[in-house]
Amino acid sequence: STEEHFELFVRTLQGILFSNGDSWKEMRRFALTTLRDFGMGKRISEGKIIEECNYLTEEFEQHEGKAFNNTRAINYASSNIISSLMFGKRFEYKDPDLQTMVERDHETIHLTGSVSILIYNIFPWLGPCLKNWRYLMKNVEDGIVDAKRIIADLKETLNPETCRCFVDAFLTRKQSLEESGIKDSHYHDDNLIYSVTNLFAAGTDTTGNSLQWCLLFMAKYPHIQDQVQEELSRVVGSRQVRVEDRKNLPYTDAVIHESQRMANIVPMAIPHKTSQDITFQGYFIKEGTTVLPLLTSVLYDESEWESPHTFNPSHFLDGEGNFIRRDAFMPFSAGRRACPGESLARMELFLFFTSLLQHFRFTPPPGVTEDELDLTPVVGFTLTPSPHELCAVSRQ
Ligand code: HEM
Repeated sequence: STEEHFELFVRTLQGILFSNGDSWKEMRRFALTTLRDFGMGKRISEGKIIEECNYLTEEFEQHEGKAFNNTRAINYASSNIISSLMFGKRFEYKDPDLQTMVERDHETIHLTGSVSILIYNIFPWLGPCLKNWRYLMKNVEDGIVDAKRIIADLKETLNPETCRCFVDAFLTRKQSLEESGIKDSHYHDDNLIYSVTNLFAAGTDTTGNSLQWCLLFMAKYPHIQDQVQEELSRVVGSRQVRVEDRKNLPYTDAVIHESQRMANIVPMAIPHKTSQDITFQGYFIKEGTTVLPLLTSVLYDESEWESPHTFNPSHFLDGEGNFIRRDAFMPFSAGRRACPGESLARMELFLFFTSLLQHFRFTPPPGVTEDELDLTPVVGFTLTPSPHELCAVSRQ
């Protein structure tokens, strides 16, 4: 019913992504410290990502150089990294639970950017009459059922002495607060469920999607792919790339940055609200006004980038070929609500991309030219490459 859906909608304002105030602050801080404790951005997650690179490479090899759509495999791989931090385990790519969760989030992100949901945002009372809105609500409900099931399994084997993952850490904190008589803390079931579903959704499709763009750009611009592979062979050879190699791989690093800049996968970030009255560029904006920080405006800024609309790794290289940081590179946004998963996402992109390029040459399917590879994104809450196939031709 409409009331049930309204209640569900209000509950989605828990967690991190769509929450505000003290609860958001506490959940964001807890997520950042806990994910770091479990290795986000450190050696331990490097090991997990490298292990996952091997599974992903095996999966690609099964296509024996024939054209295939790599969306699923890539999303399963990135989902497994966040899963191991959240739930302490990875899933087989054939596991129906993994497949359902990843497909559902993918669909949700797509639906959120659909015309009917944009209409719903203006006229919320229309919601129940819109097919996409009903799908979206069903997806949210189903996601909660799955998260609850995984959490319940972990609860059964919870041992506060040996914390395995984010969920364990949350449950342990909740338990100890309750034992000391604090019953109204932010550590309640809804915040657990929505933090878990937020991190899972925010950490899977975004990273997978960015990696897909990187590979599509490589197939489209083979001379750039040549240079990445030449640098990898020269600097690393055939051994496994490690995070510490990044400083010796400036061209490869520049290509990953340029892919993220061009792909611009979260073009409008997430809607924000002004926390006080402010005058910005001559406009007075009242406290509490919804503002959209357009990341497109900075990632494609004509006064910042030499050729904003062209794929050009030199944007991140100086005259000697050294990597240079650019202030206008902001795919993770900026400020207090900037992406808390940035360090993990950057590590994943670097290790997945380099491992895949060591193993494979990415080309368009037979009969399709590089020029014909379409870079038009599918519009959703994030910008995904249009459905396409590539060949991953083994280099061995
Ligand atoms: C290439 C991959 C990624 C990109 C491009 C990306 C980008 C973004 C952007 C633009 C925002 C909005 C910031 C704002 O509102 O100003 C965001 C928020 C967020 N991201 Fe990411 N992200 C990525 C990966 C991840 C990963 C791996 C995680 C999980 C560990 C994650 C978790 C989150 C969360 C929880 C938020 C909400 C933060 C808040 O509201 O306080 N993201 N991300």
